This record gives sequence, structure tokens and C-alpha cells, in this order.
Amino acid sequence: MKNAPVLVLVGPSGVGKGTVVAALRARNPQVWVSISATTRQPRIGEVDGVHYFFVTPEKFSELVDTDGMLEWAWVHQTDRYGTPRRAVEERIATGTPVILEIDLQGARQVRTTMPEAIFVFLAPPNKQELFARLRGRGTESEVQIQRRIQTAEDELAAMDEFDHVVVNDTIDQAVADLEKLLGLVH
Ligand SMILES: Nc1nc2c(ncn2[C@@H]2O[C@H](COP(=O)(O)OP(=O)(O)O)[C@@H](O)[C@H]2O)c(=O)[nH]1
Ligand SMILES: Nc1ncnc2c1ncn2[C@@H]1O[C@H](COP(=O)(O)OP(=O)(O)O)[C@@H](O)[C@H]1O
Repeated sequence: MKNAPVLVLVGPSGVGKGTVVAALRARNPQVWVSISATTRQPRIGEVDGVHYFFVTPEKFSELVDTDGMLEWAWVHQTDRYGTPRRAVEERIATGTPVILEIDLQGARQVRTTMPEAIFVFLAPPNKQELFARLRGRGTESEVQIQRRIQTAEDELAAMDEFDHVVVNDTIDQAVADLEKLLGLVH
């Protein structure tokens, strides 16, 4: 049996990672998207165990110390985010296609431990559109937006490290590009 793919999706805050992955899942429910653990506070409408596992800093440290994280990183200078290892390993063992939506630092860690994964950068059509989407989402304060813009500049500068760049111009086209990389045919 051919191993199911692990696709690592990185892109600046506000580019549309969550939106594109949700649209891909709606068309391909057999694809599993890892649920990260984070120390950040939930946004309105976010559900623990669905969007993220919202954990205390103490619990996060415990997961790291017991080798429970496949990768983890400080993101936007304020909070830690990580991929719980066991759930991913279980999906790989059963041949389920896996998506990890993580930041650049996390992707670099996965490249050393799972070099066979497919590394994809989701890029905006241009920077103005990226910052408009980030503001348009309306979920962050101006201070938080400025931090995300700073992180975004670093992430955009690392685009060349990725095997594939998918531009999120329209959602449908970005989903089709990811489906092709995952070998999903319609
Ligand atoms: N390293 C790592 N980064 C993650 C993980 N989960 C989410 N992230 C990244 O954390 C960043 C912040 O995510 P989020 O708080 O949802 O805010 P957003 O980027 O503004 O939507 C994004 O770049 C995510 O890709 C994870 O498990 N590990
Ligand atoms: N292709 C697209 N065209 C226009 N707006 C988009 C597109 N993809 C996502 N958006 C919008 O951009 C904003 C940020 O998307 P989101 O999925 O939250 O980004 P991320 O998960 O990368 O931070 C949301 O308001 C979303 O509706």
C-alpha cells in the first residue's frame, strides 16, 4: 500500500489557510486535519477540541516534556502552538491523508523528522490583499494585527524553502491545487 501523504501547509496570517482547508475538507471528508494545541485564548466561535485544543501554559509544557509534540513553536511572539504527536501517527498508520496547518518554524522541524511530507506555502495574490484580508476578518486588535504583519513579512521571505507555492487567489482554484498535490481526483 502506498503511504498516504502528509501535507504541511504554511502561510502568513490572514492568507486564507483556515478557509481553504475547510473548503478542501468539505469536498474530501476522508482527509484529516490535525488539531493543534495552543496557549492562546479562543476567539468567539472557536470550540475547544474542534479548532484547537486550548491549553494552559503548564499543560503545554507537560506535553512538550513528555515528547507529546511532533513539533511546536512560539508564534507571533505571544503564544505557543504545537501538533500533538499521537493523533498524527495514528492517522499515518491507518493510511489517512493528513494536513498540518502550522507556522514556518514548525514546518522546518517537520522537514527534519518527516522529510517525505509535502511542503506547501499558501501565498496571497499580493501584500495589499493579504493585509486587507487580515483586517477584514475583524478578529484581532490593531496591536495583534501589527504583530501578524511582522510575522507575515518573515514568512513571505521564506517562500523559496517550499517545494510548492499555491496562490490563494480564488478559494476554488487553491483547493484544486491542493487536491492535485494530495493526489485526490474528482
Ligand atoms: N508550529 C505550529 N504553528 C501552528 C500550529 N497551529 C497553528 N499554527 C500557526 O500559528 C499561527 C497563528 O494561528 P492563529 O492563532 O489561528 O491565527 P491566524 O494565523 O491569525 O489565523 C498560524 O501561522 C498557524 O499556522 C501548530 O500546531 N504548530
Ligand atoms: N480566496 C479568498 N478570497 C478572498 N477572501 C478570502 C480568500 N480566502 C480567505 N479569505 C478571507 O480572508 C480572511 C482570512 O482567512 P483565514 O482563513 O482566517 O486565514 P488564515 O487561516 O490563513 O489566518 C477571512 O476573512 C476569509 O474569509
